[in-house]
Amino acid sequence: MPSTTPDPGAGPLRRRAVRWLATVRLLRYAHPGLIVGTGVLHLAVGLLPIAFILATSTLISRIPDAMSGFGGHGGIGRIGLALMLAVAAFVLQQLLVPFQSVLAELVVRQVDGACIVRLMACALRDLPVAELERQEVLDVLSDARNGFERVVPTPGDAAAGTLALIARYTQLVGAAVMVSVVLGPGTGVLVAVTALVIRFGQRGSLSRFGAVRATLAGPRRRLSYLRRTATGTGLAKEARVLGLVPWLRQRHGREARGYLEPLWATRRRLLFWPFVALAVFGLLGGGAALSALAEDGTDGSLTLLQLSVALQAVLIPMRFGVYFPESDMQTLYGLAAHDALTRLEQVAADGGGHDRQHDPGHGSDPAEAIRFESVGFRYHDGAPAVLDGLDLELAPGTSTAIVGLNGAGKTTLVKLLTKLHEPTSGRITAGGADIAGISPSAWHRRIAVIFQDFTRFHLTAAENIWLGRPDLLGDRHALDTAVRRAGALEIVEGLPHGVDTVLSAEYEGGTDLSGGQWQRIALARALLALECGASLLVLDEPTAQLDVRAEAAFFERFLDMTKGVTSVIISHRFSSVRRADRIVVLADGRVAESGTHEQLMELRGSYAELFRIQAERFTSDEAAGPSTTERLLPRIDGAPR
Ligand SMILES: Nc1ncnc2c1ncn2[C@@H]1O[C@H](COP(=O)(O)OP(=O)(O)OP(=O)(O)O)[C@@H](O)[C@H]1O
Repeated sequence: MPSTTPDPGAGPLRRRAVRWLATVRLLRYAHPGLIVGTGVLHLAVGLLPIAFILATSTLISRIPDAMSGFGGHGGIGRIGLALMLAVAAFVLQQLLVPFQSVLAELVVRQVDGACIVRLMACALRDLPVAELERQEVLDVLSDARNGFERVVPTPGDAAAGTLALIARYTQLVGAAVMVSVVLGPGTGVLVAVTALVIRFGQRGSLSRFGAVRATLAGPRRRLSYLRRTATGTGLAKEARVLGLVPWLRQRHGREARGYLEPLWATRRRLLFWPFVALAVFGLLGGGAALSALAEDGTDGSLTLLQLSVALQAVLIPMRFGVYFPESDMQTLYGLAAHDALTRLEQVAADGGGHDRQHDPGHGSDPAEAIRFESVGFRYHDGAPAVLDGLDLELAPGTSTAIVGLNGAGKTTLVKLLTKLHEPTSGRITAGGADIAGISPSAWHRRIAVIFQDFTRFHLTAAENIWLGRPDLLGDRHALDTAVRRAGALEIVEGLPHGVDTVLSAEYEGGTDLSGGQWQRIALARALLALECGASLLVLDEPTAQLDVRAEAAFFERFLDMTKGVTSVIISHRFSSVRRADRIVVLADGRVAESGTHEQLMELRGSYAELFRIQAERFTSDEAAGPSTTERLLPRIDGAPR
């Protein structure tokens, strides 16, 4: 997978420079005024300790004169002034800290806001669905997503942390200048170089630790999945009934060790000994500067002022031997999340070709005949072919039902038809034009689809329906029409706040719907899209959760109201599809039988046989009473539901 992280073969200086530049580039998402303001504030926070040193040193140097009465009132006054300056520098420094935090938070929000928009576009639009099924891509996506949950620092934190370094380096420069003035440029350079070497070493270890952490994306995702599962509500029922807690505890422990032990080992190896070596180096550099100070101090060549300034200034660079809490973790982890985001965007750019395809305008409408021409498809290299030389025509304005055994490839066919995947061989055409040349977004505008696992948004019923055509959000007329046409009026009228009820019991005033009720809402969502320009309706097992009578009524109604619309219906139940204009039986990756219900029954092939099995079961179950009918109804392959 391509990456924007620096080439591992590059030297440490180059790697550091690349990463530093990447962090600085994040600042383009923050308002320039905010960056300048934050920079000036950090500069002030960096200069104030210098001012404090100068003021306190002046104060100290004037004390002997004041004590001896030399200088009279003027001397006392100068002491008072120095004291005031020292206090002001100290107080101001403390006062500025909250402002530093506020401005840093604003930088974080602006940078993260922009990066989250990038991540959404990438995950929900630009990344081909096929990529989202690759383990490697899912690992990176998980890292990028976690990076914005603020459990670990975000890219915004990295940007703010970089700005915070201004204060540190301003102090270092100030300290080096003061030491140079008092003890000579050699000693000034010595303290500065010592601080920079320690800093460089510390950051190097931290970066190498970050690089090792990046290789553990897979274990990290598994651990985070287990944590979410074990602490969320999704597993609440099964965990109780099946008594899963001991298993979860054990599994969580194993996954946690699998992820954390390599990290701990790396931390010991990369952080401990280098830390000891750098501490020794710091002691030597600092010790040399202090001994120069002691020498000059004892031979009387330094005034009290100089002595005090130099002593305090020498101590500042020594603080570079510890991690900077306002910057180090932020830049390390925040940049890792941004690296993951950039890698995802690279995958999307390489694989999606989103922009390379065109919007055909009205030239290639799904209302024209859609043809699968010798279409072959496998999910990845080496996987068995799911479709193999499939030829199929969806005649405009007709309904086509696709049936077949479990795993025959019905849903896969829908994925190709909706351009979520591209055929491995052959092509799909609309009005004679290969849809491979049409951008997915243009194609999707013309399709209304209900997937088996359609999304149940924790939003109001109205919003759940409007999202079939987000540009119609707020259009009550379109909403009412879709609700009525989908036969969902009774459902929404029965909700506590009508269409404005949140469809989740997890929210106050919200309520959950049954599976069948949800399908009506999903149908209304699809019908809204149909109402507003889509011309191909795809229903992938839309009625699996309706009872038999409701399903029969649903399809009667559906076929009547979509007359003249090109539709594709996938269902396991024969009662659902028998009224379709054409029924297609999928087997071995291609069309095995095709025709109307009557034609297929006459053919006496697999359709006729499976229809008979189901009809027999249905008849005997009817005798057992309506409440058990649905439970016992076999699927098309004869397996119990
Ligand atoms: N994302 C995937 N990656 C790899 N293989 C997949 C993937 N999705 C489906 N398959 C495989 O492709 C084959 C066809 O699956 P598909 O879901 O299209 O069948 P289906 O006819 O819709 O089945 P069902 O009736 O059970 O829903 C199956 O063997 C399945 O294991």
